Amino acid sequence: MSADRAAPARASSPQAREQFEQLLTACRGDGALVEWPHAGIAGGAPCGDLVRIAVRCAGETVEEVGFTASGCGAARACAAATVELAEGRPLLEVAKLGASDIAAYVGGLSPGKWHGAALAADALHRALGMALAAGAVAHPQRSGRVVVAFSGGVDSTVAAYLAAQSGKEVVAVTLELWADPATDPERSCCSPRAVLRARGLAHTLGLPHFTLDLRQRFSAQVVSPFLRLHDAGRTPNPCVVCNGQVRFDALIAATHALGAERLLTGHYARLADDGEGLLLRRASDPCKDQSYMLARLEPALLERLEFPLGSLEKTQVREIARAAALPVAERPESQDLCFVAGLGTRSFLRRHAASSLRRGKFVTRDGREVGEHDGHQLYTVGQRRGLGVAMGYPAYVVAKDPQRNRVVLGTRDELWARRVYLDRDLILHRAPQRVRAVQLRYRQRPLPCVLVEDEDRAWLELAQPALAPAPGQTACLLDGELVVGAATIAGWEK
Ligand SMILES: Nc1ncnc2c1ncn2[C@@H]1O[C@H](COP(=O)(O)OP(=O)(O)OP(=O)(O)O)[C@@H](O)[C@H]1O
Repeated sequence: MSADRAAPARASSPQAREQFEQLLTACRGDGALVEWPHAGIAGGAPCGDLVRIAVRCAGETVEEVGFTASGCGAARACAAATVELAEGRPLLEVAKLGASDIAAYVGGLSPGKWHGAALAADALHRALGMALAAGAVAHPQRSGRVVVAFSGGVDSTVAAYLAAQSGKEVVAVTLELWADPATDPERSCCSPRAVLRARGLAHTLGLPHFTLDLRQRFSAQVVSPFLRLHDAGRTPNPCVVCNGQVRFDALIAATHALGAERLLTGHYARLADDGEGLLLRRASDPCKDQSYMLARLEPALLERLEFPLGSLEKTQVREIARAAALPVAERPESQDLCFVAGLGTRSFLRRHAASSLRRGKFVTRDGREVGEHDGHQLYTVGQRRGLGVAMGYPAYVVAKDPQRNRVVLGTRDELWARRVYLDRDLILHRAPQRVRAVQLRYRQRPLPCVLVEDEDRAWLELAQPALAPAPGQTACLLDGELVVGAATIAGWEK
């Protein structure tokens, strides 16, 4: 199989033209499975060509494939070719098919017609992803088969490479979570463009690839709460929620359906058994540690997970990628939340929550008005930059009052917390006495603490003060390097 990104073949020979014409006239599968639910659609208004490919899977096989296609002849011929290439074949072989395979089958395509093959491949892969997500695929468990959560960045690519090098049979799965034209497609790991890039890369590496379209779930369970929590004056951690409630559930279900033993990701985290069972453990590289982002994973899931990069440093990961000539070796790090990539949180809120942003007052603790802002949602506790208010001293956001749309400014000294209150969403995987430290923000050093609970609430007594814990952020509860629980920060006092 060749990659989607290979140079377009040219239709030149008489044989190629004959193959193309035959596909156009014979068209096995044309109009078949019209009502079938696992149908992917690609193309549409912007290009005028529309390809719909439907699949009926049974067990490990793509039993039947149907299509409808409108627009240019190439789109139709490529859709028909997809039926010929996929029908009756093992699902994991079909998952390796790319546009170049389809283009080759029709006898080659000129660059202007390559589009038809790309649409057919995309529609096919959307259909396969739907069948997988709907539970229409069932492989018996195969020893040595693993699924890699494949964003197409350097980390997940190296995770896949290491697994393949150690003799594992690797299946790549990419999640499509968000489609907003304003998001930078180069920097987002989960946009439609990122999915195409990841699929092309997986095929280049010879891996079967599946796309799970979780856009609706992501919007309902991650983005909507993200906006609501900002309205409520909080600074949420959508990645923690996404990992805990969306990503890993879907990926583990796919792992099971594809007959894989384990799900591997490129997260920098480790697993450890403390005698009571598996827990997450911080990565050996403290600068890259991502256990905080995984703090809400159910311990029961951990048995099916592996983090091949947990004991490596990022520089080592890049070295491995370079030595293996992986085409992503120099790909830059993703910095932002995936759905605000290239926009930043403030612009994202301006774009998606404009109606709830209203002008309001900056005030001091004693209620003195010192300036105006564009909406309390755009500020976070501990923020210093971008306030646009001259106070005569370095001013920080020390609190927010969402009801009155006020942002309270003060000095850095006012931001030191000794007691951090937790929401009722506290989860503990071990006895409360095992909570010995807390990480209050991603990329922040853990601080020693004890967990205290009474009938009404729970809080952390910190052994040393923390600067600006933001309500809404996750408190990742630690015993040494082990994650023993998590909660959302409700508030704090000195
Ligand atoms: N859209 C996605 N589909 C599938 N898996 C994903 C996706 N986004 C992230 N992941 C998985 O989560 C891991 C950590 O994601 P994170 O957003 O931190 O990206 P990253 O550190 O830039 O990793 P990478 O270099 O692999 O993109 C990735 O290595 C990958 O295994």
